[in-house]
Amino acid sequence: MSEVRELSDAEKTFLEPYLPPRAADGRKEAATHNVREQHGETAETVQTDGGGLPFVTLTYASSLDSMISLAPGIRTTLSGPETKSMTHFLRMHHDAILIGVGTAIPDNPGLNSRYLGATLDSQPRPVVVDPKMRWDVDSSKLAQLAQEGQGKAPWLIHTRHELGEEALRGWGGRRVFLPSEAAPTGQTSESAKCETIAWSTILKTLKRDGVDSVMVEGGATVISTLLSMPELVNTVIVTIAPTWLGQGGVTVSPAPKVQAGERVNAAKLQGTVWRQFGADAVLCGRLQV
Ligand SMILES: NC(=O)C1=CN([C@@H]2O[C@H](COP(=O)(O)OP(=O)(O)OC[C@H]3O[C@@H](n4cnc5c(N)ncnc54)[C@H](OP(=O)(O)O)[C@@H]3O)[C@@H](O)[C@H]2O)C=CC1
Ligand SMILES: Nc1nc(O)c(N)c(N[C@@H]2O[C@H](COP(=O)(O)O)[C@@H](O)[C@H]2O)n1
Repeated sequence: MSEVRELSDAEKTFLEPYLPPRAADGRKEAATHNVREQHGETAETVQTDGGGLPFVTLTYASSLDSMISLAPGIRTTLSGPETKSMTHFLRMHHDAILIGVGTAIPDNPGLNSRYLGATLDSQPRPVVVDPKMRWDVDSSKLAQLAQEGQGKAPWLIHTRHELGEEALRGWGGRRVFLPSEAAPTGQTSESAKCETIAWSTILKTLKRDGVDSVMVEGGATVISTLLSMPELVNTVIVTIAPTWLGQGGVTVSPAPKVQAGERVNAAKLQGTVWRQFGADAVLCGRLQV
């Protein structure tokens, strides 16, 4: 029996205002999205196609000490069965799921939707940001699921061009090569050789290639960075598990923010709603711009 159960109508109603909009033909669509009035909040319009951007959902499961895994490299289960089911429901409602290579290597995730009724067509496209080609995709679960027809073949985002833009071993994946941002002037050390791609470039490229909605699942570096970019993010859905992982874990926390020489809050959610799913709490909101 599948460990993923169907959400109740009340759970679906709770999540619905935070899902990507759908076109009338049922296709997942990014467009000017009217976020409805709910919970006393004023209706507002969130522009999701201005500048050719997809609808972006940030979602992850956190402990009470804001950690998402016990330690780097340790795959850690935080979501209970109810929030796990929610994740699979959310996956089915997005065109793509994006993770960083720091998650792909230790977690070897499936990134498909095991939600009832999910078809290959409704599966999200797995996207892994792996600038330096560190990940061995051929031996991954993503490759296996794609070969078995249980998920779409992944797209990998790189900065290096050693392999050329060929399909991945005939099972339909793609390598997408994007330019990295220039290192700050004068930096020549090894640590300065980061190959960071602008998030607007990554997201616009996905949109150009037909991805209208992206569920960003992690890990800590990716989520923490995007929390500081409210202009790129439409909704945030956080599962809060009733546990503390303890010091030494992997923490989600955006970079500190300074305004007029003073430290201010780094990111804030607005339009927040929360609901209990089993033992976990789920908090939804939008980043304050
Ligand atoms: N509880 C939860 O919901 C989740 C937990 N996790 C956990 O998170 C941890 C992983 O987090 P973390 O190590 O931070 O890894 P990430 O998955 O955030 O990947 C980070 C790496 O991705 C690449 N990357 C990220 N952004 C960019 C960019 N803009 N341009 C180019 N490359 C980029 C870099 O690769 P490079 O180093 O090659 O430059 C970077 O080091 C794991 O322990 C995993 O289990 C993950 C997802 C969900
Ligand atoms: N929502 C959520 N809750 C947790 O407790 C998690 N550990 C994660 N991790 C994310 O899900 C990926 C695993 O997916 P599969 O079950 O293998 O399809 C993992 O890589 C993280 O992105 N998420």
